[in-house]
Amino acid sequence: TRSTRPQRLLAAVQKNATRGDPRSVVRAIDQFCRHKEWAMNVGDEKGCILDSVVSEANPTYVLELGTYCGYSTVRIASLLSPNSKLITVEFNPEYAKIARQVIAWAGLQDKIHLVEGASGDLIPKMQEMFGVKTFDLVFLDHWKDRYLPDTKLMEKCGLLRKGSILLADNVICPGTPDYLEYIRNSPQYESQYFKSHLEYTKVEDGLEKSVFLG
Ligand SMILES: O=C(NCCCCCn1ccc2cnccc21)c1cc(-c2ccc(F)cc2)cc(O)c1O
Ligand SMILES: [Mg+2]
Repeated sequence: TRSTRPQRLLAAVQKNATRGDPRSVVRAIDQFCRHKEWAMNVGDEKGCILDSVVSEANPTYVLELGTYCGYSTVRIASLLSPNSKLITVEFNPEYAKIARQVIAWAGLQDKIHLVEGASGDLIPKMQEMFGVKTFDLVFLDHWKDRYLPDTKLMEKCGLLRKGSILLADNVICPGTPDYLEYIRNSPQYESQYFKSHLEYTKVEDGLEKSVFLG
């Protein structure tokens, strides 16, 4: 049967990237998505904004909601200090299977925990499963109608501390209106919008960075 797009993306990584070289993995995926087949990775333009937020935060514990093929997982993990950990949540087992191989090709499997399931079920279990107290950085890139409920859930579970950073992809396209409304009007967050474009296109999109004030 015909291969899937994530399988073709993985093949492009294995063909064009160097094992153990995360930047070459990122480059191979961007080349594939720009010249062969579009895919919903955060991409190179928004990826540079992601890199700067991660580098500035220098987080010890990172949570990513929405792994897909592992593009942003590899981008983030390649910037983390030696003893830091990235926990990434993926709902779709097929995507998770591909992401594990992309992560392994990049040589970053020791920094990354990929866990399969729904964010609503897993967020309340983060402390017991991973011994995490709070997350220093959360990258939201999963179902757009889950950004708001999951943010409230993380608050309720005590997973955010004063200074924790939420970085949300796709706040314009596909859009997360209820999340934006909440986070921009909440006295508990200081938010900043980074205008950019939908990955590999000229369509407007952006990242919303919000600092939890406690
Ligand atoms: O839908 C998007 N991402 C989410 C994919 C599914 C996530 C499922 N999932 C993963 C973890 C997890 C945990 N709990 C519950 C569910 C969970 C997305 C879409 C577009 C896009 C598509 C078409 C178009 F025309 C324009 C834009 C662009 C993006 O950058 C995106 O990120
Ligand atoms: Mg996205």
